[in-house]
Amino acid sequence: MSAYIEIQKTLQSIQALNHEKMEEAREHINTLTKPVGSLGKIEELAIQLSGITNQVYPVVTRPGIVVFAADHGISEMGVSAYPKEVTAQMVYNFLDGGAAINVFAKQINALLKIVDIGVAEEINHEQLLHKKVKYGTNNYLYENAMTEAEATQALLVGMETAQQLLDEGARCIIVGEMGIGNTTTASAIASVITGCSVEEAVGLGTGISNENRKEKVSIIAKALEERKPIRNDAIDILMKVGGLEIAGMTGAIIKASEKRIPIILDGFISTTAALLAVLLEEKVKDYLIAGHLSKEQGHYHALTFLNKSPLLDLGLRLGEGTGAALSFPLLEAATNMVKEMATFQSAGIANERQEDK
Ligand SMILES: O=C(O)c1ccc[n+]([C@@H]2O[C@H](COP(=O)([O-])O)[C@@H](O)[C@H]2O)c1
Ligand SMILES: Cc1cc2nc[nH]c2cc1C
Repeated sequence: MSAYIEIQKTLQSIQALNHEKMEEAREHINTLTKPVGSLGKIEELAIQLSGITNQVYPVVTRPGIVVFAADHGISEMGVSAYPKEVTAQMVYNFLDGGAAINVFAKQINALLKIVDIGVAEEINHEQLLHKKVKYGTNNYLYENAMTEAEATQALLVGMETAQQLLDEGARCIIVGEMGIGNTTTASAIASVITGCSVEEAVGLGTGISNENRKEKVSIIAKALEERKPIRNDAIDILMKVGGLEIAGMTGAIIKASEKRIPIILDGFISTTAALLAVLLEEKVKDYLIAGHLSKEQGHYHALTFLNKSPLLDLGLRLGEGTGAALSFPLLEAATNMVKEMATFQSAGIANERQEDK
């Protein structure tokens, strides 16, 4: 089957949330020993998880984390505080267990996969998933980032990796990334899809100066003028100004949606992958959970476009899936609430409000 047809088949299989199960879950939650609605967003989360998984008592363990790594041709324009070699160096760090995501993954007993989907150099390591589509994207200031075939191949790699995590028992997917220069790419994508200005979409990434940020804004504005990506065409956007790790995350998101598995978004870059996934199929939106709000200012615009409110706001701007991993215990708490709390009846507590008497 061609990559394109396989992607279309997956998109067509994505279903709406199960509203009956959501209603059942809501009714059950209202019988638990607490004032109605008093666990706020945790209750909403539990209801969403019921709609996603078709279960009144949803299961989200184990979590599966996938970190897609890739390089960006645009990084040669000096848009990052770090050199592009750091992408490959950090991949070795992930594989050796020394990165923040390794620490947080261990804490939540997650399955963790590191995927080379487009790093500019060869990486040799037993634990690495070798799925390189291309040795980094082209510099989209001068030419398209990738071909249409490369964009669809990267989506397929993402779908396959998510499926692998599900086969190994993951019941929740966390999408993470590593790629020097990728906040520039994410800003271009966010601006095209949400319609926010480039100025609003651009932040300091790994920590550039305010002066370099202005340069970053003008490079993106020029690139968008040159490439003219089509606003509602995800493949066109990926091909013209996209990134391979972003396409990988988009693929993982659509596969998890098809399989009725909740997806926790991480920071700005993973949320732009979600924007692309929602362009491909609007129903994907219902399967997404915003783990946290990144410091990168475009993230706010991307989340607003998706109508998602983040679980955490910790001033993070690391990526790798770290913010999503930190928020996972809240999903677990929501499922445990439904499963383990006593009801008014079972605890013999009067379930009658004074006001209603
Ligand atoms: O997740 C975020 O919101 C986030 C915000 C700023 C930076 N990052 C990470 O930093 C890298 C991109 O930053 P930059 O400055 O090279 O574009 C990339 O590896 C991302 O994982 C991630
Ligand atoms: C050291 C380092 C670690 C990262 N992890 C994700 N993006 C990163 C960027 C840098 C520079």
